[in-house]
Amino acid sequence: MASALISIRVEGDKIEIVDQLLLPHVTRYIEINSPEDAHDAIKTMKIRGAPAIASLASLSFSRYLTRALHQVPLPEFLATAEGIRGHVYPILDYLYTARPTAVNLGNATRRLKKLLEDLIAAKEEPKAIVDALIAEGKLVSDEDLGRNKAMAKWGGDWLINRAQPSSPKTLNVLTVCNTGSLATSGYGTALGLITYLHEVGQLDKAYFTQTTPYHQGSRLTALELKTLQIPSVMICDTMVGSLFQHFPIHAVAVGADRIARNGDTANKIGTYNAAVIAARHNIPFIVVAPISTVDLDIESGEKIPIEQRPALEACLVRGAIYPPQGDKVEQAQVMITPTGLEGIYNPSFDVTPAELITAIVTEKGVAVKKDGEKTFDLTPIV
Ligand SMILES: CSC[C@H]1O[C@H](OP(=O)(O)O)[C@H](O)[C@@H]1O
Repeated sequence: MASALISIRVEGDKIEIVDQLLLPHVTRYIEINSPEDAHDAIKTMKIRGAPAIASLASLSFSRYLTRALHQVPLPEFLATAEGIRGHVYPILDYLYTARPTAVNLGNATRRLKKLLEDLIAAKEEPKAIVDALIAEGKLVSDEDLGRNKAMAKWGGDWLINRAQPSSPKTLNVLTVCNTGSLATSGYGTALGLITYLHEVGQLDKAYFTQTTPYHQGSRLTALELKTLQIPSVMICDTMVGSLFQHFPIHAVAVGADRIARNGDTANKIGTYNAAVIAARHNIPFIVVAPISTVDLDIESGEKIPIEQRPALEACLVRGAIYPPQGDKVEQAQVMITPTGLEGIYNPSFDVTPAELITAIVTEKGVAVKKDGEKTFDLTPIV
């Protein structure tokens, strides 16, 4: 199978990300030299995807501390545990302000703060504390690939067992947005499940929505599936109902940005639409996300903060001039609306009630609702 695209590249203490605003026509890696660079890249969506933004934030934090250890003279904050706490807390809090909905980012910063507090409580020396924080920041990214493959197998095997395909290469799965290697540190979440089905010879086609206005589907999922040589069909966001009426779709598999304790799930705008229509057609709706996406502090979906993206982003489309002039790719950003449009509603996410979700998959397994229940008990999978 062709090699997947890489969202974050780390060589020594050099961090680079592919600028996803330029994909699929231009692959340009940009250096991330500070937490400020990471914050900007996340906020402007040069990198996106709940796990990927948590990985980049954590890697940038580790790189910052690595560079501090090499400064001569050593920065004062490294002299005491309290100095380290006073210095790094604002950095972690700042990173978490980049985007509000994906809880992975918040879980990563809380995880690093908890490690710091545990080491202070254990009266560890400042150097040992910094070394541990550097290692943990890298681990947030390194552990992502393995858990994505675990989730893909859990969810893929669950779907195969439920669908009982009579012959190979018969399962059709719809996904929303982009949840592949560009949204994670490798293999993906919902797109990882689709990749697994392909790898075990059970997938017929991957269907995906364009996912406007950022076009994660048209630009990123299309590129990933083409790169992976997985048969796919793109549909406009408005075509989900027609697809279910006219084609045998065996499941909808989506990622998540935050899952509340009862299973209500925030994901890319348009996910709720697909869930309602899937329920109408008795098509299983599967959420695939790492445990770091579950927010047990939030009882239900009403409490999940929904990011409102800038209105202008709903008016613009990025792409390449077509037809190309020769073999030159010329990027363009096109305004599709009248200028100065007043009323624009542009939420980046919506919340799908647990009632409409058939299964939630994490790296620990698959949860389904008990008979007659409208919400999940996520205990077995967190
Ligand atoms: C595994 S990615 C999770 C999640 O992130 C995406 O949102 P965005 O592209 O705005 O970062 C989308 O909601 C994916 O499902």
